[in-house]
Amino acid sequence: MSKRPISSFFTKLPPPQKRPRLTPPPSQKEISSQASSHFQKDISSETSSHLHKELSPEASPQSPPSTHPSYPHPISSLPPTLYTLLTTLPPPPTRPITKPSLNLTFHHPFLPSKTSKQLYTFLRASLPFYRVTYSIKRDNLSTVVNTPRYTTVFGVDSNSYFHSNSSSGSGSEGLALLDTKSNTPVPKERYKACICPPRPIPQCLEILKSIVERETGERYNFILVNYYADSSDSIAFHSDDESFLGPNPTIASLSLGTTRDFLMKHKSEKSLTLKLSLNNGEMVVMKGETQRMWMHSIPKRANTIKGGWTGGGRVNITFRKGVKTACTMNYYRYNVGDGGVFRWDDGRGEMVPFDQGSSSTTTAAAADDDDDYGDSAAVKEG
Ligand SMILES: O=C(O)CCC(=O)C(=O)O
Ligand SMILES: [Fe+2]
Repeated sequence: MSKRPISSFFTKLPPPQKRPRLTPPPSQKEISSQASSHFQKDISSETSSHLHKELSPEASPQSPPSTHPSYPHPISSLPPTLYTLLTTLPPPPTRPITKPSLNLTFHHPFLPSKTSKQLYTFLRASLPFYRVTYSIKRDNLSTVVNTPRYTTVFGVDSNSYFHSNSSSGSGSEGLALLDTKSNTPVPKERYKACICPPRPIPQCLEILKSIVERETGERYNFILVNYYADSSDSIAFHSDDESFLGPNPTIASLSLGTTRDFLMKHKSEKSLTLKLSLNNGEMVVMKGETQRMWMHSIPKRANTIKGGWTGGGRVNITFRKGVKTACTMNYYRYNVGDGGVFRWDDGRGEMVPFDQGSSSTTTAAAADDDDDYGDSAAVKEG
């Protein structure tokens, strides 16, 4: 498989030997200000030249961690080796899957195994994760649902964007949330109902987003990350068809770590089903009427996989574009929630509460560990 320089993602570049000496990997501040412009106007050429300059595949020093008042802790930037691997990708094999009303592309793999392995280990260790609980009302009875996986989310809907405010010093502390139309600070009321302030996408995920955007020809403003700790973690049958994603949304979904089954079923035609085995580094891209007509899930597995380099876990990263403020409320509610933060503990080989003083392990008496999905106000169940 031939190596694909990052330049091929963005614009045609002169041959590598003629390329100017590089700059370090982009900091979160640089990327966020660039990303913010996506939602003001179509600046693909501007974006290309920016990334051109910044996403150079040569060796470079470690960028400082991404920090922001909305983060529970600083988030490491990509280590130079991983940055280099991600910026010299081979072209991904692509397999369209044809079924009625299904628009699905399967990249197997999207990232080479060494790159995926490093990215899995890095993201699991670097991101803040949550084990969200929430209440639903059924037959006038309030039930508490425990989300059966770890989750986290970054981004904001297209009414707002993060912009680097050079007057507030260096680093991402200076990222301000601006209104897309007026380019002035977002009124406080806009996200008042949000469980936490919207979070800018950290450098490590922003680089990944640029690569996925180029490959899929779409723009995204949200990154949702799932961590399935073991075979009993899952996501129930659902479709990502909320109106806050607009009609016919594109969802790109990258798998890292342990192989898990991805099941799909048509909403009305029971005989139409699909089962894909999602391996380390593979990506499915769902487009068009797929969300309207089909549902998908990652079921629990009967057999437990432990040990090995994955420790039995799986990281899933989905890239989406939210067009309404309701999207921001919903995604933070169901992927951050109001419990405590978890972080990977390498010594123990598991997620542990980041702040021991937090209420992260509190679960309600009526705990229901069954299938659930919190992507919409009305919870869908499998
Ligand atoms: O883990 C996966 O592959 C699917 C995740 C998913 O469907 C979602 O987050 O909406
Ligand atoms: Fe989904």
